[in-house]
Amino acid sequence: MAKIIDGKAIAKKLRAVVKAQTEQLKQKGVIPGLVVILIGNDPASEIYVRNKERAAEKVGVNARTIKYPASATEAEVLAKIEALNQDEQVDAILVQSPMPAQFNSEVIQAAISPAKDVDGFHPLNIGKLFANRSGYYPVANTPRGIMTMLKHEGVALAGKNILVVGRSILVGRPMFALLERANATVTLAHRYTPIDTLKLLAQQADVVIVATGVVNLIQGSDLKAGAVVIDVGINRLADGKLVGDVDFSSASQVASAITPVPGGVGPMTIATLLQTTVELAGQHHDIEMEQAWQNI
Ligand SMILES: Nc1nc(=O)c2c([nH]1)NC[C@@H]1CN(c3ccc(C(=O)N[C@@H](CCC(=O)O)C(=O)O)cc3)C=[N+]21
Repeated sequence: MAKIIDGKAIAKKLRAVVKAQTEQLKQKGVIPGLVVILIGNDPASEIYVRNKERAAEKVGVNARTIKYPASATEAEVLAKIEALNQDEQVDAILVQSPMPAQFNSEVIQAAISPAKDVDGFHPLNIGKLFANRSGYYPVANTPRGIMTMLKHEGVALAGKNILVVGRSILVGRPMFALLERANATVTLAHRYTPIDTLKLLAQQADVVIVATGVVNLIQGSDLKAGAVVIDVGINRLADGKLVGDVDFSSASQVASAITPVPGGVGPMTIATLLQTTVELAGQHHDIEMEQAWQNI
């Protein structure tokens, strides 16, 4: 039976470190400011917004959400982003994905100042990540939170075979880059990976990270005994139950450790979002802070 990785508990520890950093900033008169823009209504985004507001309050980050109807125009959102780029109270800007069809997400992502790009989606920040550049720049919070979790759990990465399933800008791509940086051998599978190939790859993986939105994509019988399984999926079933992309009951019989849904990756994404917000505020005011994850 696998160890269940308690994302909620790790997120709580990370929030405590972020809170200490916020207090450090406050003593210098700086209150970290985060603005989330939500356009239309995506169920996963609504959960994110709700939980994020509660967590921000707990750690002393000034967070607000600006909501637009699904009928909003790209021009009005771009004008808002431009105003937020200029606003000195705002350290971090995030536009929730997915956006309604009339939006070009590339245009939106490039409009956010790279210095306020708390998702790490701006081409400049993505480029730095993939070029493995030194220095501080924001990196997507879900994969970064997963790295924190793996470190917290003492999962060795160097030289390991790691399978990432899903190639989104939100999770799969930056996850690939971070794991490669940690000296793992990383395979990125996606919707064009034949299912038989996917299963063969999973069988060889020491760590499997799944971020596809496909319920039960990975089963216990697909895994190598003792694998570590990170389930990034957030799927709402017809009965209202929240499940991931991994069949938890069979996978937990084979894996050595596994994240649950809910209570796994989700809370880490939120704590890491606050961590990045506080780091960006520190950058904007030239205040040095310790790396939060090193202390948990
Ligand atoms: N630009 C952008 N950045 C994102 O990071 C982003 C996004 N757009 N769009 C939506 C997805 C989804 N996402 C979630 C984060 C945490 C939970 C979360 O807190 N999950 C709890 C749910 C618990 C409950 O049921 O309330 C858990 O898994 O335990 C959910 C979803 C971030 N996303």
